Amino acid sequence: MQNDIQEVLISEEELQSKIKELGEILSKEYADRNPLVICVLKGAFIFMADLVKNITVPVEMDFMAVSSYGASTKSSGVVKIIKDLDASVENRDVLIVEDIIDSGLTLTHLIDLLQRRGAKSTTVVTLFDKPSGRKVDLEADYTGFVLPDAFVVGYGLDYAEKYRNLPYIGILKPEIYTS
Ligand SMILES: O=P(O)(O)OC[C@H]1O[C@H](OP(=O)(O)OP(=O)(O)O)[C@H](O)[C@@H]1O
Ligand code: HPA
Ligand SMILES: [Mg+2]
Repeated sequence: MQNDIQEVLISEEELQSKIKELGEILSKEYADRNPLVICVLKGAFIFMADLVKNITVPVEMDFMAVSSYGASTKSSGVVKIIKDLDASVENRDVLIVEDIIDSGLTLTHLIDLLQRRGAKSTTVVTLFDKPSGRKVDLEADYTGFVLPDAFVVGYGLDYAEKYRNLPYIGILKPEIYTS
């Protein structure tokens, strides 16, 4: 698995220290509210787990699975809901936890859906942002790292369902997805 990585972009230590910072900021933002924290599966599962351990105020959690990449490095543009939320978002302050914003299509679709379902507020925290990939105008409220224009894997992010369990963020060797 490590042999398929061209370069480590962000180390495990850098990730953990940034997530601690984000947790502190969000603990202040939600000091007197009780947000519903939504994890966008699968990619965000590791970030979600580490982030909520750094949030010191009471939160509720729910999980939703969406997919638009499949076994490709380009968004299909079709955001498929694979698992819906268990809880109602009506009148709730929702915090959406994403691993990466690339084209922006996944989050645009999700925010629109949650607003139509009556969420009181929708706030987005993403660990990574790749502005070069954007196809729609969308910005997160809180961002961990801005990434260059390369397909990255690790820390929840996959290529064809692999590499999610790397504890760091790396750039995949191009021959892995062109071969
Ligand atoms: O801004 P976008 O271009 O929409 O890309 C970002 C989305 O793509 C990835 O999910 P993917 O569809 O690969 O599903 P996964 O999380 O199960 O890997 C990632 O986890 C984000 O949810
Ligand atoms: O760079 C990426 N890597 C993995 N999954 C992704 N989904 C959108 N962009 C990426
Ligand atoms: Mg994926």
